[in-house]
Amino acid sequence: MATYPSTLGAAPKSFFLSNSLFNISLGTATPSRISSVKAAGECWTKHPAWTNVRQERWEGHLAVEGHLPTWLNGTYLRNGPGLWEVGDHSSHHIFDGYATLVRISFRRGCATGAHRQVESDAYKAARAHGRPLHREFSQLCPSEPGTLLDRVRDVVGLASGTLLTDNANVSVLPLGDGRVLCLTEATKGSVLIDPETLDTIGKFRYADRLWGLLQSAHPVVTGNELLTLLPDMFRRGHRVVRMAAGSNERKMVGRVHCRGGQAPGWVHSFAVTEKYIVVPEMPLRYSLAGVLKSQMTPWYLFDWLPESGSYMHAICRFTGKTVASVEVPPFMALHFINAYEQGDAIIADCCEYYADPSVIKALALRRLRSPGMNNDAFPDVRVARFSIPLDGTLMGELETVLDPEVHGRGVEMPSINPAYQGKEYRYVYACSARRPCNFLNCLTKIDLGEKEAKNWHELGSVPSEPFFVARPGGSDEDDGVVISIVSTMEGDGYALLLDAMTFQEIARVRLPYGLPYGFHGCWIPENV
Ligand SMILES: CC(=O)/C=C/C=C(C)/C=C/C1=C(C)CCCC1(C)C
Ligand SMILES: CC(/C=C/C=O)=C\C=C\C=O
Ligand SMILES: [Fe+2]
Repeated sequence: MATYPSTLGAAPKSFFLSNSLFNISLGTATPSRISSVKAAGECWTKHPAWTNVRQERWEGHLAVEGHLPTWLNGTYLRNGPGLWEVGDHSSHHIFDGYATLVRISFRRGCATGAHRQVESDAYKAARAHGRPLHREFSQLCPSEPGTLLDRVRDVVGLASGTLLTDNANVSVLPLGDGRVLCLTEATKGSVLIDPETLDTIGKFRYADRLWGLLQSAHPVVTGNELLTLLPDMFRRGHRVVRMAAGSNERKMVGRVHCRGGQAPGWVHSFAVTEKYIVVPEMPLRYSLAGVLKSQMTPWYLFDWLPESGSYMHAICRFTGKTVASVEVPPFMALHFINAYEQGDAIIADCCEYYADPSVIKALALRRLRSPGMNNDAFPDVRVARFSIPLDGTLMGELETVLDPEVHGRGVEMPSINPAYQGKEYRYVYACSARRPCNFLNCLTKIDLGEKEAKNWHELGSVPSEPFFVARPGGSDEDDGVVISIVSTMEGDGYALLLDAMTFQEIARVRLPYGLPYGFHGCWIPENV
């Protein structure tokens, strides 16, 4: 890869990571093909999707292959982990990586782009000390093995939150008031960024007294407010809160009581309908010892307790009252797709792992970097539909929506047309699978009405969340494009644009090199 003289001011102290010099550069993206064909195993081991980002930051013009729609004017942002090795330290899990933001801006058929590390305290401390000093998803004990006093200090630091990470590597979202927030599941990991320069502006300070170490990293942002959940470790439930656009103050909507086990179920995401907030309670529950002390369970910070039951709760967005709390068949889901009201029930769709939490183990870096893709280690996952009765019935239902073979028994990182959030809808865009695979390697458009799917796949490529952007003024649900950032086995990277209706490729916007796998993106239309 060519590097360019920096025009962005003084470079930060350079340091070596994975044999690459971390520096800043500015330039024009050109493909960096590896000419010699390596053995497939070696390429998966070194795939950019789980290899450290090459540089601290880059920005420049991007070459376009194909044609960008002239109506596509705005900025696509994506957040996710991008740096797992610091000094001699290697992270264990994909969720541990320090946040890398990516920006692709579209204007009248042209594109520019950038990537940059989020300057969290955890990232800056790790850089300064050559090892992590904060506790990440799979890394509990920040001290080097030491005295009893060190250990006591760690336990106090974790319980009080001072040693918890603020590495905001899960999502990025516009608050609807010009501010853009990056999030992780620690409340202190709420970081404001500049969507153009990708500068870290600083911590987002909540101006309220809703104390709590944890939050959902997947708030639901509507036109005028943000809805989110704050897990309550001690009273076994979740506080449901809202924050109006333009405000820093969260206000209580209501409280959901979890019904099983000793601790609330892990909620990575939840769904809302027009009237209700739907809160899942799965048997993968927070481990009090895992979160608050230096102790790891076989499931990282969680316990898998199928005998503690699975439940779905719904509370009214306006009164805060729990309107349903029903037992459902056992389930394991990280991402809810959408929910809506239908007659006397709530329908809630999710990507469901057949009540098996092993996906979190499948995302350990050692597994992803293992040479064989042929052992098909990514667990089966389906589109599953909950029916939550609102008439007082005690049990809810869970069914598979369509034959999972049509999307390769893989469906994750879903997106929909945001105009259909909370409403009956037909199309889901998601990562899917061409088996055998150890990680999702396809994109899919699922038609929930016809129960069929269209897939996009290229051998050796890892595409991230396919994000739907609607054509302004379009009336069909699938009138728009889908944007996904793809990293290839050869080390290349590009933003792929698919026509959301036909799921055919319309353009590739070339990045200077393949980027690490990102989790969630957002769209900021121009002039808004
Ligand atoms: C990306 C994804 O699916 C989930 C990521 C979850 C993370 C990074 C969660 C991290 C944490 C907890 C679950 C509890 C303790 C705090 C913290 C390490 C942020
Ligand atoms: C489950 C997951 C990331 C969750 C983050 O929000 C990623 C799975 C990717 C599989 O290919
Ligand atoms: Fe997520």
